[in-house]
Amino acid sequence: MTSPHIDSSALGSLAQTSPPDGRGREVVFDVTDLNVSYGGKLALKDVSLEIRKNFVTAFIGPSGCGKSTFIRCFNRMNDLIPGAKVDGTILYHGRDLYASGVDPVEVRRRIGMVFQKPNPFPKSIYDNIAFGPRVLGMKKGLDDRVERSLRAAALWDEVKDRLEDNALGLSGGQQQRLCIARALAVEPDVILMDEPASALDPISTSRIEDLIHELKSEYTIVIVTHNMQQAARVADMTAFFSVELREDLGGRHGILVEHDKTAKIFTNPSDRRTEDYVTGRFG
Ligand SMILES: Nc1ncnc2c1ncn2[C@@H]1O[C@H](COP(=O)(O)OP(=O)(O)OP(=O)(O)O)[C@@H](O)[C@H]1O
Repeated sequence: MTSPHIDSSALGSLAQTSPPDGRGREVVFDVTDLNVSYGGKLALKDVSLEIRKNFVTAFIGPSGCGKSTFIRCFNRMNDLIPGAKVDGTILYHGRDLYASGVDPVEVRRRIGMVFQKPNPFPKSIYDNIAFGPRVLGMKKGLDDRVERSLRAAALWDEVKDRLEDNALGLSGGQQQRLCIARALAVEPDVILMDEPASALDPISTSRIEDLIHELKSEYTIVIVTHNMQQAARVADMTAFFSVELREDLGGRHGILVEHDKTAKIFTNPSDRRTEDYVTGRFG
């Protein structure tokens, strides 16, 4: 079965470079029986999956299925939401991310995040990138670090002559690459991206996708996307989430339906619900 929603050229190249399912690769996150609720209302139920090193993993699914809720669990961003409660286990390189004694600030340094809407600080381009390293006392070789981060985010050539300009003067796509550079500047291990291109035009989107391809040799990347073609283009592994209605549990909540190689999710999914979604029969 081939999804009518997916550009066949994207799938063609994906099929040729179809990755192994990662068995044998180091597990970065091992999630077991994760439940998340807001103010006592269940939002995500019983999610278990593994995220492997140097893979791009995409989370897809209909609105409200808990993709953003889930990605925020990986760097404890839900800690900042009043009423949010996370139960279950997330091991990060074998260590319980939610154990007492784990410093959420250090977690967020190792596991950086880029949001849907680019959110540069109202400061110079240079100071945006230098901000995290300065806060963390990584002041040695700061100029080099700023240049390295901007180069890694494919922005250096466009901004090298105006590093003192305000970052808010950059285009939306440049601002998003700046936010990626800002995340890279503190030497993370993982980059979480919550719909990083959904506010951008097609050319800027394509640059972000190219960047994701380049970054995965050094980083483990998790991306939430509404765009199935984007998942097909960038992700090695894809997790499909759906919404389940259970009156006995207080209404609707998200569940993980299937997590597999991206080519399998889009061409030969194991679950009927995934097939209905990727072929556009639902969602
Ligand atoms: N800060 C919050 N406070 C209360 N409820 C929330 C909060 N964030 C999310 N929710 C609820 O949790 C459920 C899952 O939302 P979430 O935003 O994680 O889904 P999503 O799959 O990312 O949706 P979308 O694709 O529309 O962004 C929804 O019912 C939502 O209303």
